[in-house]
Amino acid sequence: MHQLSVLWAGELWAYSALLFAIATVSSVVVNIIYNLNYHPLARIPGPKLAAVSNVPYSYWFLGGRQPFKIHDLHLKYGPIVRVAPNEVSFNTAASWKDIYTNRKTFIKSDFYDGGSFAGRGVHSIVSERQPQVHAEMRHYLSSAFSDRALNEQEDLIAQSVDKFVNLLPQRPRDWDLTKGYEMLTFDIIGDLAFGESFGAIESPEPHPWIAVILGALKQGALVDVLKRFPTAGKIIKFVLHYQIKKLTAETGSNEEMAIELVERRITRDSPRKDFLTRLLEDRVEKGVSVLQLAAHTSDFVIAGSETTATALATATYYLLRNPEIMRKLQGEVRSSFNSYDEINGKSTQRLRYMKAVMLEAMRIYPPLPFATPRVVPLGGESVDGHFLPGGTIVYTSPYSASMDPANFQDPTRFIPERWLGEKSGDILDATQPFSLGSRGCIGKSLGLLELRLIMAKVIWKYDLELIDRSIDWHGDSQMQTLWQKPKMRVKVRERTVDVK
Ligand code: HEM
Repeated sequence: MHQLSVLWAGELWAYSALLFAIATVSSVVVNIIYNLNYHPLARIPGPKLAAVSNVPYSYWFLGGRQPFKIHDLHLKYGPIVRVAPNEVSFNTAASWKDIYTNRKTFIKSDFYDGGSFAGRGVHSIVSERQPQVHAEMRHYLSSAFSDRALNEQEDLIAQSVDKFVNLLPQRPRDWDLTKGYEMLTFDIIGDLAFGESFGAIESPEPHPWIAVILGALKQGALVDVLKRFPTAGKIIKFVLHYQIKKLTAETGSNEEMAIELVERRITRDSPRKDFLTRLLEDRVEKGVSVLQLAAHTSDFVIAGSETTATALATATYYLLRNPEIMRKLQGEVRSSFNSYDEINGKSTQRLRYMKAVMLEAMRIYPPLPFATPRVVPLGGESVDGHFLPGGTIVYTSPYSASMDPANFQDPTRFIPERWLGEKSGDILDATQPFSLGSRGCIGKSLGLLELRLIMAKVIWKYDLELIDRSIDWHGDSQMQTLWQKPKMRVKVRERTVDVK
């Protein structure tokens, strides 16, 4: 009798396991058949595996080469590609307009929920997803980015730029200009956002906050992937418990530092003209807490330093690889001023070729390479003539839009002249480095001012030479939300020839 019941229990287990296996396999098979044939996105071209599973997308994202992979897919499948079961990538000028400036709002996806300060229940202008709340934030913060504010801030910016320019010839041979630009733009934004410099330009080592910021962005990529696999995500979170705790602690100390800096700036009655000069004027009246202000200023540092540095590094790399273009730019800069002191925000506005160089640098290597995800509104909407159901995650892939031969002739060649109307056949609107619409870059004018000032001052004073000519700017890059760019060592000499 006892033996019989053991046998019975054993069989029950075997039957249960079999049933469980059959149910799992059936649900996977049904899911695959549904995703490939009946899902509302089934007619959109793309790899079959990506249509049925988030594994390929996660692999591309964590692998660091996602923009290049998505671009390959666009070249193969065309301007619209299903890159994950519920996710569609576009690479056309029309898609920029439809997704980011549509009359019906495509809100930011939950990718943005994991931003810094989220653990404290506060969103910043970058991470706030609700249009109405965001619009109020943007309205309040816009006074810090107005033309008037920018004019006032220029002196502070120029101080950091001059320090950077004067130190350039003294840098050791192994010094990395890519990182150098990051230190400079980091100091500029730190100065404007918190009223005191991080001192990164003078420091021989990268400022620890930069490492934390980059770590947080990697964490963002990981969080995005974990969200795609809720069950496996829980197990991975458990296994990587210590690493995740360490990253969270670093982000937390970053947040503490931002709060402390904002508090210090509030108590100091400073004559310096920075972002907070305008924002503190009506902070109390508008009911903006210190925590909220710290969330904004901390995200200004993330959004405003690395992107601007990337544009500078890319422009420098391509100028050094293209001596003819460098000579043309030197000609423009060195014939436009009588002295270094004449170089300022206003006087650099007339440098047409410089502007074209910067636009071309941001086309060939968009400073924000991550395709910023939006949600198609309830009821569905059309993007570039394709109707998509509500809830679909959608974006324009910046790298692919910039590098598709359907948008730009000779897309891999650095040709500033395309921005001067000297090259027809390009669809210039297909590249949007600052994005568009109500969530487009609030710091665009500031970013452009920095690019003009820094480039003009460096080119006015020095001749640069690339030490390591084997760098492949795209091939040696990784992407973890922002670019991890190649190291760029340069020889810096006081300028020898005047090019008129
Ligand atoms: C070359 C330089 C820059 C580039 C290429 C750039 C690019 C961008 C892009 C593509 C976005 C949209 C992001 C999204 O949709 O998730 C954005 C947003 C933003 N940028 Fe920039 N940016 C630059 C410089 C700056 C600077 C100097 C600041 C100064 C603080 C700044 C602050 C911001 C902020 C706060 C947002 C969020 C705006 C909102 O959602 O209302 N950016 N930027």
